[in-house]
Amino acid sequence: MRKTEQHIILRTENLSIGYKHKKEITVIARDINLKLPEGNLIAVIGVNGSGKTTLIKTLTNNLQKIEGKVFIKNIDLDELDNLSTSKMISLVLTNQLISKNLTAFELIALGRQPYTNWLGTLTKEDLYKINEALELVEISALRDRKCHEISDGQFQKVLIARALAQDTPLLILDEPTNHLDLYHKVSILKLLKKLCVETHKTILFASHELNLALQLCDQLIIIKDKKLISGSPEELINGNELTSLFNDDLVYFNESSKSFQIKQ
Ligand SMILES: Nc1ncnc2c1ncn2[C@@H]1O[C@H](COP(=O)(O)OP(=O)(O)OP(=O)(O)O)[C@@H](O)[C@H]1O
Repeated sequence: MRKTEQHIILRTENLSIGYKHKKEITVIARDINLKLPEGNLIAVIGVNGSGKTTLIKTLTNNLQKIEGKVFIKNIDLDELDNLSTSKMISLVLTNQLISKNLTAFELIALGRQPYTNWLGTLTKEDLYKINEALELVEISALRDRKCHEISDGQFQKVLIARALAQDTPLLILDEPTNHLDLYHKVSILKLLKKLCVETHKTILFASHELNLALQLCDQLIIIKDKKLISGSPEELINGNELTSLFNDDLVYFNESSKSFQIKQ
């Protein structure tokens, strides 16, 4: 299918991201013109400190942009209040302080907050969405377990289920595979890919898992030297965009295996 305008879930126009302290402005990246199509799995990659978290915070309105525009489904993010934004974008932060004393079900139910009344009473629709999320992430068996009784990988799945219960067209995750072993990293990223295919949601995640992202993602966004470059893995490989990601004294991009390798 052609990626026409109506299938773009999020786009930015000449966006600059960074930090304002009093009158001092630190620009982390500028001239950002992104288009995130429906149903795509997209990784944001870049070396430590390049600006992945800054981008995620800006796109989710948790950090004020320096310049430019962000549109969600063609609506200017500046025109959306917090409640409307939370019906459009769900955010999963790995290091967020969340009470692990909650059961998996209770934590996932928090994803329904934009829809419930102030008492948090769950309607039939809320219960349906929570159970659907448990099933999609394949953690129905963990439903009544306390979050402090489950593994890091299982907890990550609970956080993803909470984001699914929030019922938004766009999910954004900051380093969802942190602290997981290789098998569980692959398991989480394959789960994200499955969710894109089965639910047509767009999922954007920041990651250091370059070799996995190259194998699984529809698009990569590279942050380098205050600029963003995006494209499919093939487009970026063919355009030689990956070869200069790191200083080449330790790691290099091997064109034939299409992966990063240690320099011997
Ligand atoms: N609150 C802040 N005020 C000023 N500068 C900040 C602030 N938070 C982060 N920075 C700076 O912004 C830059 C980008 O940081 P960011 O956390 O977005 O990078 P990152 O790519 O997510 O890094 P990592 O891979 O290490 O998580 C860094 O130079 C960082 O020091």
